[in-house]
Parts: sequence; C-alpha cells; structure tokens
Amino acid sequence: MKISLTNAGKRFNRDWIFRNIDQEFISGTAYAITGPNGSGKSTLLQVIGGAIMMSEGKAKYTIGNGQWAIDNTNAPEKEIEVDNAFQYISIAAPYLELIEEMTVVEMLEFHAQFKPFLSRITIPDIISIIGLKAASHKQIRFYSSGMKQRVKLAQAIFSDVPCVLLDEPCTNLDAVGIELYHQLIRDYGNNRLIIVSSNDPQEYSFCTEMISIMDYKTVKR
Ligand SMILES: Nc1ncnc2c1ncn2[C@@H]1O[C@H](COP(=O)(O)OP(=O)(O)OP(=O)(O)O)[C@@H](O)[C@H]1O
Repeated sequence: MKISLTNAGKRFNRDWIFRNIDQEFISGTAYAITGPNGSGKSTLLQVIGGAIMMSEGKAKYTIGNGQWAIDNTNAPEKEIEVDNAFQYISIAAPYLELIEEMTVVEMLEFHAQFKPFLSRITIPDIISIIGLKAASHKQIRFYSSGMKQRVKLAQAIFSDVPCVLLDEPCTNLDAVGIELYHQLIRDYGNNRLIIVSSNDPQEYSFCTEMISIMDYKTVKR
C-alpha cells in the first residue's frame, strides 16, 4: 500500500495545526510522527487514516502490486477512494474505546465481522499471544488499563490490512507489555506500512523514517 500526501494541511478554526506536508508512506517501511504534546501528531495520523478531512491538499491511497497485506501480495494495483481507505487501514489509539460490556472473545469476534483478522491466526491464538487467556471470559470493563491496551493493539495489528496506524501504542503498558508490543511488530509488521505517532522513543525505536510535526508549523509558502 502507498499513501501519498500532497500539500496536506489541517486547521481547527483559525489555527493551522500543520501545513505543506508532502510525504509518501510505503508498505515495508515504518514511520514515526514525533513532536511535543498538542503539536498535531494524532491529528496527522487521523488525516492519514482518512478519519478526519484535511483542510487543504490531497491524499492518494494505492494498493496492490506487491503493496497489499501480508496475505495478498499479488493483488493488482488500484487507487482507493478516501471514503473506502478505512478498509485497508487499522488503528490503535487512546481515544478509540473498546466495548466494555463484551468479553475479549466477543469483542474480537465483533471486530472480525467488519475487519477480518489475518487468515493464519485464530481468535484464541490472538488472546493467547497477548497474554489474556486467563481473563478471556471477563467483561472488558473489569480489565486493567494495560490489559485494555493489549486488546487495542491486537485489534489493529492482527487485522488483515496493509496499513497499521499506532497512536501512543505503549500507553499504560508495563515492561512486559512493551516487550510484547515490540514482538508483535517483529512478527506481524513485515511488508506492512506502519505509522507510529508518539513522543516516546521506545514506542518508535524500530521506525526508520522520522517526520517531525514541528517542521510543518511554518506559514504557507
Ligand atoms: N476537534 C478539534 N477541534 C479543535 N481543536 C482540536 C481538535 N482536535 C485537536 N485539536 C487541537 O489540535 C492540536 C493538536 O492536537 P493533537 O491531539 O493532534 O496533538 P498531539 O501532538 O497528538 O498531542 P499529544 O502528544 O498530547 O497526544 C491541539 O492544540 C488540540 O487542542
């Protein structure tokens, strides 16, 4: 998958959050969006994901020709409308809520109805990998914040999509959870487009491309 931003800018009311972003994001590469609190990292990630509209500029989404998800490497190349981009993109973010009344089994089964998981993995496998087997029949509202974060990461990383967006992925994780996160990236990140929004280096240590949001705060040229 390839996502190309051309002259991308976003403002809320009169305040430009970022402007003049020309950037290609390509499968097989991990990108980090960095910057201080309130600088616009989450906003840019949501613009990339097509969840919020940009105020100026253009985003182009292309899949296929070896740029698809892990399981479908030979699909022909085609351009995707922004309204359909969500089918090819998963996201884990602090502001996205889980359905607290469900167990993790119910939650993952529900998620899979809309966005299937990688075909080589089952829901019991996922629960076991993220260390929630013993808690699998508890309602999510009884989970700790770190357990909930593991579920959010699983939903994003195990979805059968070519692009995974991760906003502050280690929020609430302990040392074992952080190691699990890195293991998931090593095991399931290859060939995908991964974009991490974070100001914590341990969350994006594997990223090879850095985008500093502060470079896009200047007045329009
Ligand atoms: N819906 C909105 N309406 C108005 N302003 C908004 C909206 N969403 C975000 N903002 C503002 O846009 C700016 C960037 O917010 P954003 O959440 O993208 O920053 P961030 O870099 O991800 O911050 P953090 O590191 O604290 O998570 C902030 O000033 C925020 O108040």
